Amino acid sequence: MKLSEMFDHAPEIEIEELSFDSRIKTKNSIFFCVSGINSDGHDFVDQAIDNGALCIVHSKPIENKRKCIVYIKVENVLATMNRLANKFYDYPSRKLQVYGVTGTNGKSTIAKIIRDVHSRFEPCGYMGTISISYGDVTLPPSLTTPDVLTIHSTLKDMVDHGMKAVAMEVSSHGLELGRVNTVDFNTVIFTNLTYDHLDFHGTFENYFEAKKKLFKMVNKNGVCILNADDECCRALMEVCNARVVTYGVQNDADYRADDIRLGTQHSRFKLLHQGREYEVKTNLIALYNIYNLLAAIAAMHESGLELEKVLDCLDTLDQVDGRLERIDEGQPFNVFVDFAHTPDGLQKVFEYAKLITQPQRKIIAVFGSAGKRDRHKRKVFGSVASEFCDMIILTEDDPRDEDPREIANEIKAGIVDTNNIYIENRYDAIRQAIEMANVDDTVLILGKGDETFIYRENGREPYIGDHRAARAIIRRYYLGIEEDGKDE
Ligand SMILES: CC(=O)N[C@H]1[C@@H](OP(=O)(O)OP(=O)(O)OC[C@H]2O[C@@H](n3ccc(=O)[nH]c3=O)[C@H](O)[C@@H]2O)O[C@H](CO)[C@@H](O)[C@@H]1O[C@H](C)C(=O)N[C@@H](C)C(=O)N[C@H](CCC(=O)O)C(=O)O
Ligand SMILES: Nc1ncnc2c1ncn2[C@@H]1O[C@H](COP(=O)(O)OP(=O)(O)OP(=O)(O)O)[C@@H](O)[C@H]1O
Repeated sequence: MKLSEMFDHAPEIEIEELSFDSRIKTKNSIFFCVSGINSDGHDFVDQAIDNGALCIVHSKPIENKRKCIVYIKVENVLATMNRLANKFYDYPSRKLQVYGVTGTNGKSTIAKIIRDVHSRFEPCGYMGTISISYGDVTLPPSLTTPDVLTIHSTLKDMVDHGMKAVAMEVSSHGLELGRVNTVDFNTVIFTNLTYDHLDFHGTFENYFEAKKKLFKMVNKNGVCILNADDECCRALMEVCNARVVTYGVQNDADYRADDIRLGTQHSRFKLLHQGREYEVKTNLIALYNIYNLLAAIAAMHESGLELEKVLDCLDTLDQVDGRLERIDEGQPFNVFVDFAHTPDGLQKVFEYAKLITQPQRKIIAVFGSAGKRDRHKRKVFGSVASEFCDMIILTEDDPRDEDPREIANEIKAGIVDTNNIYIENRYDAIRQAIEMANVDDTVLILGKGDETFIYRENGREPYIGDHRAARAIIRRYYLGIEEDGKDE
């Protein structure tokens, strides 16, 4: 695209790439000087030029301008980058049915359900914490909601690969840092709002304000899907310009689940919608997943998919990796790997464990809390866990450059009257939990889900993954199957 097509009075230079990171080599690019939290793109203009930039878009004065480089001063670099990324990639979100999912917990699960079911009607991509995937492309994610340029270029690639829809997770960081400002969302979904990310947002009010932005962005032709059982529902309704549709279990809602029956392999419920009753069977388990399912059903039906056909897909959903993933190697007790890493997430998983574990059997939990992230939730984790568990094994969970033992001590401060031990190595902690378990007990391995890395002092280090660790340990200790030591 010519620079003159992007800016009035700009020369007719051909622009091949857009960039906001001076460290990355580019060819004939525009470099956007974005001011960040730790540094300022304006300080890296020379490096950006050396790495291939032909045009610099800036808001602050630039000294020592070079000949042959076009400098364009704008009021707001981030807004300009959002506008141009959309244009450069030919408005990809306008060519897709775009679902945006936000809220504290459940984003990945809902987005994955939508991708899975919508794909059975027409090609649908996914962008979120677990991966970026479309067609036969699967890319590892770096962020839940990537940067502006990655979002638009990826959406374009999805269009080029024949996708007709995309399910995107939209984090509060993504909203606050303006990563999705020019994405055209058709259907936005709110899961719930509980304590999280206050290290970044400062207050719960700020956190909610960030979430609200997504609902303000959808125009009258779109639809906002809200959780009628969440306290924030009413306040969100007030900011929506688009049609509002609700889902829930306790309160009156457009899509309501009644007569819920939860098992260890399947759940069943009656879906009440517009005076009709539909019997639903699903391979998702736990009450919070009924909420996730209702949100996904409402979103897809309100976006034009036939309700009965959507419901027909729900008993064969793909397992969302590391989200209440049942580890079944034939052992005589329950083992689940889950990504719970907020107080509410933990509480919901423990409630489910309580429901499926006979009163005289034990609930054993293995978890830690991330280093260099919100410290306040550590003690709360301890108190929530001690309410439900018979044994707590504290371990590392992305300690970064904090001492994992210190983190464990902060969790321990919240534990009341529940046996607990600290085993730093996560694999050994899982082994201990599995060796300790007896018939019909429930072992919960929480916090890292399907992740196969741990952030330690020197950055991201490979890790076997809780699911693989649990399977390997069960096979070795209960079934006597050795696996070449690959698991260690
Ligand atoms: C708090 C946060 O989100 N920070 C993001 C932010 O970083 P920042 O503001 O510190 O950026 P910066 O380092 O100051 O750089 C400013 C600008 O200078 C540029 N720069 C910088 C250095 C240089 O040498 N050259 C250069 O050009 C940078 O490319 C950038 O354009 O902008 C960066 C570029 O897009 C992001 O990589 C970075 O995400 C960091 C890595 C991160 O960990 N973010 C997490 C907390 C996050 O976003 N998480 C959410 C939620 C997840 C959840 O729900 O759990 C997510 O969506 O993933
Ligand atoms: N609707 C829900 N309500 C409460 N907790 C939930 C809900 N859905 C999922 N969880 C819990 O949150 C964990 C993470 O789920 P999921 O990955 O779907 O959420 P998320 O919002 O995408 O989180 P993140 O952005 O941090 O990845 C699950 O493993 C489960 O413990």
